[in-house]
Amino acid sequence: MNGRVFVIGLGLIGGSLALCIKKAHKEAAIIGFDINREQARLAKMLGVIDEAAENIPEGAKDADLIIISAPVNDTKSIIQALSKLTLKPEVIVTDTGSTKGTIVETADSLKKEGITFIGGHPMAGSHKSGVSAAKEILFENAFYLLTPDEGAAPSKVEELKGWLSGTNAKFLTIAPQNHDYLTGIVSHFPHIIAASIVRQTEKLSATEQLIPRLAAGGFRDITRIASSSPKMWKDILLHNREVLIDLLNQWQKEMNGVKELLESGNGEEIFDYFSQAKQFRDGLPQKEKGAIPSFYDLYVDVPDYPGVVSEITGYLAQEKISITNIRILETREDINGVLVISFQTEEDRQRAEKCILSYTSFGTSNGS
Ligand SMILES: NC(=O)c1ccc[n+]([C@@H]2O[C@H](COP(=O)([O-])OP(=O)(O)OC[C@H]3O[C@@H](n4cnc5c(N)ncnc54)[C@H](O)[C@@H]3O)[C@@H](O)[C@H]2O)c1
Ligand SMILES: O=C(O)C(=O)C[C@]1(C(=O)O)C=C[C@@H](O)C=C1
Repeated sequence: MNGRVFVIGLGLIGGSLALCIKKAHKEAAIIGFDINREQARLAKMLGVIDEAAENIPEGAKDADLIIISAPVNDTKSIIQALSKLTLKPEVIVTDTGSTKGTIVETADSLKKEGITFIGGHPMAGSHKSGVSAAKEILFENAFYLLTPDEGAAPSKVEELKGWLSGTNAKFLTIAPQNHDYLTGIVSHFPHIIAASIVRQTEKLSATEQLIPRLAAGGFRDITRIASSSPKMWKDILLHNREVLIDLLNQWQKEMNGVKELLESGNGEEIFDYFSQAKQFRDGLPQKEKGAIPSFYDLYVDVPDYPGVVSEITGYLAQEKISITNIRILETREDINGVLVISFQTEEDRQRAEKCILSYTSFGTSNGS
């Protein structure tokens, strides 16, 4: 497709969508705007956008597609600002916000001006923010939820899917209220729980300094998402308050049930509790990237000598294998170091494992 795409909010999601659109529609011009000028500068420097607009009116006036990818409360104000501008009559405005009820309601102001708004939400992401974390493969196989209102022309929905075809996501149309209920359960609520576990641990660490050092794989797995953007999550919680209050009430009952299991000391019931959870969790479609965000991590047990990290990255560089992240787990520092190296794809992870095993005698695993 050819035309001008204007991305407002050049962070993880806006940046990733811009990359997907450029990949699928080479002729299209991608214009970007971010309230944080540094993000816009970085987006241009990284080739995520073709041009940076000075402000929203400048980028919006000739756009054929406008994607708003800012935190959900900012999305609301951006929609209100857009509805006061003269836009191309055939433009499609969409967003990527994690909530839909309030946003779709706000977009009535665009509808009144005859402008098509189709709410959107790619169900894949990361705890990382900003354009430097953007990647073209982020949405592959993930669900991409769309919330067109009943009056939206089906041809416009198809046109939007065409623009977004480079995401390789699976589009699913859903009503805004249903969207907020479902994502409240599988996304918003788990973020509250992750943050609460971290906060409880932080409090307990005040009197037991070993706690942070002992927090190993299990703690890290269940709390990864607590490292997400506080601003983004503040907005999401405020937009989905009712659903989340209801889920918290249910959770309190659930936790009281667990407490009773412990008080009664009934091993069989405790076993059943974990067994049922395992069955449901194991049945989730894990292999589909996006259904559960995939991080292609390779764990390497390394002896503790200076230069070991550069030695390993040197071998990977020789084989032209790109890494996206590298960190040392401190938990086992007294024995061996554990180096966690992240890759863009499973194929890269496997190539890296083969490479390290061929050059060294270090142990490797996928961390599970
Ligand atoms: N992070 C995820 O996992 C994820 C996944 C799917 C959808 N979402 C949703 O997508 C949206 C973007 O999330 P993200 O992860 O890319 O966040 P991000 O923090 O990486 O990027 C958001 C960007 O929006 C910019 N911004 C804020 N207000 C703005 C304004 N008024 N005008 C222009 N730019 C503005 C910020 O400066 C920032 O660069 C959010 O609504 C979020 O709920 C996030
Ligand atoms: O992988 C993560 O870090 C995410 O939290 C991604 C996640 C999610 O909850 O699954 C977060 C918010 C979005 O609206 C969609 C996806």
